[in-house]
Amino acid sequence: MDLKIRDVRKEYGSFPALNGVSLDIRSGELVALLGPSGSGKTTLLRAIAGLEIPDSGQILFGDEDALAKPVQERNVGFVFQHYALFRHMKVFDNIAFGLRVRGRARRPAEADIRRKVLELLDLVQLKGLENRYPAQLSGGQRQRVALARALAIEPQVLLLDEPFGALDAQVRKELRRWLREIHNETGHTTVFVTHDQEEALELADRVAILHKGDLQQVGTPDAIYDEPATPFVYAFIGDSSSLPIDVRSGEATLDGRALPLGRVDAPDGPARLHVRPQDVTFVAPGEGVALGRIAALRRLGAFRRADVEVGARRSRIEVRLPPEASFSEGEEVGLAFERFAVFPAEGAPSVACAA
Ligand SMILES: Nc1ncnc2c1ncn2[C@@H]1O[C@H](COP(=O)(O)OP(=O)(O)OP(=O)(O)O)[C@@H](O)[C@H]1O
Repeated sequence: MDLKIRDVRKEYGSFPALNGVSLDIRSGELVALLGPSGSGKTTLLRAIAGLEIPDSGQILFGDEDALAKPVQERNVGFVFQHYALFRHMKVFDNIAFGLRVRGRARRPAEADIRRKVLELLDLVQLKGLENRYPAQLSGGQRQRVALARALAIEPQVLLLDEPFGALDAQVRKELRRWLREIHNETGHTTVFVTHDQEEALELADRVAILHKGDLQQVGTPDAIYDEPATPFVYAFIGDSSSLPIDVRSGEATLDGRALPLGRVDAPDGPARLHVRPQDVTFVAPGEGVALGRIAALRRLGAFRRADVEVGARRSRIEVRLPPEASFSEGEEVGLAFERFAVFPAEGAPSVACAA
């Protein structure tokens, strides 16, 4: 089931939680909505589910106007972070619930419900636990039951709101791999909310990044990481540093001195150059793009991290070095950038460039 979200707006009082968000999700795709707290992820998910009515815009399931349908008719499966299973019901009955409460015309026979529930228990790897109560399960097992319950109704769309948010890091990692496998097997169109970028990049076919109610970028994990479209995405995904520069007629300057970056396709005025630690290399002082001084050097497991001060404002550029690199604090170095991006200091993005 294709999902089309067109210019969806939602305000709470005069606070814009969604600022005209448009997003097309293809049938069978797993899309992560990623953003910091308060960016509008849950509001968008709830609007898709029908739990929130947008002020304007369209949501289409296939070619059907989902906004014209109440929640019960949208046929979505929903899993929340704290999905309270029915505590007085055994696992089996929890999973069967959505099928049993259907109107008589659409309710499967009890034998078919049983077959379906056992099949799902197998899928979520909880075979044999059907007679337990939720209190007799671990947090991870409970979320698996919640997922089985959401899948039981054969939803057109599966919506997951931080489903593993309350679990510890190790269980969380295992469950997200498992969820990806289940998705490959079942192929449901799935929208997944998370504020954990590692989770989004590992799980999703495409990642949609929200910030203050705006959709900043939608793309594959590779595109999001390698070609961030806005300064926010650059800073939010992965590690990066930025350097305040000026641009005049396509030429970048730092403290009034030209930077040998080639032509920078950014408007005249103050700008920022963004670069990732692994895209910076040390060259001899006087060579490369800029001169810096190593302010701090730390060993971080598999690599060494150097913080290099650059320019009159002593902006810090983070650099990743192999552990055997022999530099010392206080040393002067030249910096070369393999890949970087320049955005105007305020407002809209201009262009990403690669050296
Ligand atoms: N019912 C509501 N009434 C008023 N403001 C709300 C309501 N629901 C959400 N908001 C506000 O809308 C903005 C977006 O909230 P939303 O829950 O969608 O963000 P989120 O990205 O899911 O955040 P989190 O990761 O913290 O769950 C927030 O600033 C929030 O305070």
